[in-house]
Amino acid sequence: MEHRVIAFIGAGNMARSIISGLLKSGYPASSIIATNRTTEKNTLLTDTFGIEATPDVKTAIKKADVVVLGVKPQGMEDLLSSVSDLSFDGKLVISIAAGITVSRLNDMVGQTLNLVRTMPNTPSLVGLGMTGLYAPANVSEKDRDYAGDLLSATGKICWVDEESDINSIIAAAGSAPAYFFLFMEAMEAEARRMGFEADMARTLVQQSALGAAQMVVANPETTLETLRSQVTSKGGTTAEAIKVFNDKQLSETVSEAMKAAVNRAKEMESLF
Ligand SMILES: NC(=O)C1=CN([C@@H]2O[C@H](COP(=O)(O)OP(=O)(O)OC[C@H]3O[C@@H](n4cnc5c(N)ncnc54)[C@H](OP(=O)(O)O)[C@@H]3O)[C@@H](O)[C@H]2O)C=CC1
Ligand SMILES: O=C(O)[C@@H]1CCC=N1
Repeated sequence: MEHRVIAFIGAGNMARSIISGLLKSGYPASSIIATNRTTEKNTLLTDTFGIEATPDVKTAIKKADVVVLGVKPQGMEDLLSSVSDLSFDGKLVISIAAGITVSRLNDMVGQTLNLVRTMPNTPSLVGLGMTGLYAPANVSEKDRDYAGDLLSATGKICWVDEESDINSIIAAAGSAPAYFFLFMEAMEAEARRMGFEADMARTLVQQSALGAAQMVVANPETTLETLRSQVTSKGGTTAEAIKVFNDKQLSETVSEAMKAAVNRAKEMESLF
């Protein structure tokens, strides 16, 4: 893929995960610039990744072919209004922010940007990210391809035709690592209560989660239901555990949680 110069404007949890994934995939450190206002964060990025990291947002944007908007949604307007005097002509802009539409981003910066809206997730850090992408009609095929290649370097991608589908990507992938972490936290806590030392409780849970995920990936023709039934012996232990989940309406809870994420994304569209 092309190695355009990328400036990550706001390089916190999510942007750092993408940067790590890109570097692991062979993207050159010399083609990546990161910005944060906090000196310690910038120093850490340079020390960890060997990339340029600076508080000077305007210079970073000027140097870049690609500008990734990586600040929190509530900080986006301040950021974009502070750089509205710069020309973004010829640059590709990639937003990773939840709940801010393309038209709102254009309004904030006072220009019609060449903008791809994306929704990544933090497993990009280890090359196992899942990113949704949406590009409005004004984005060229070449820039769409570049954006797709860039995020593919950090994991898998999924293009959507409707911008509103980015909110569904948030529910199904962007926020999703946190759901699995929550589930694992609960299991780890119970394993501790059962008497396992902290290290062993974590190992029991993480190895089971990793093994289950790897089995899903290794058996694309097998439904999740079948994989589950293969663990669930009739009259056995798993059946009793699954019965508790079903009695407590796990599926309905998951459905409600995912809808709540979508609703919050929609709400954010009118807030920021
Ligand atoms: N975390 C996640 O799992 C995901 C997050 N996202 C999206 O990614 C974006 C960032 O989230 P996340 O990484 O969690 O947030 P973080 O707070 O970790 O990162 C944001 C970074 O932006 C920096 N920043 C804020 N304002 C400015 C500014 N004006 N100039 C330069 N740097 C600035 C902050 O550092 P400092 O204050 O030092 O400037 C901070 O390091 C959000 O819009 C979120 O919706 C999308 C998918 C998943
Ligand atoms: O919680 C959030 O709003 C962001 C978007 C998806 C994951 N984190």
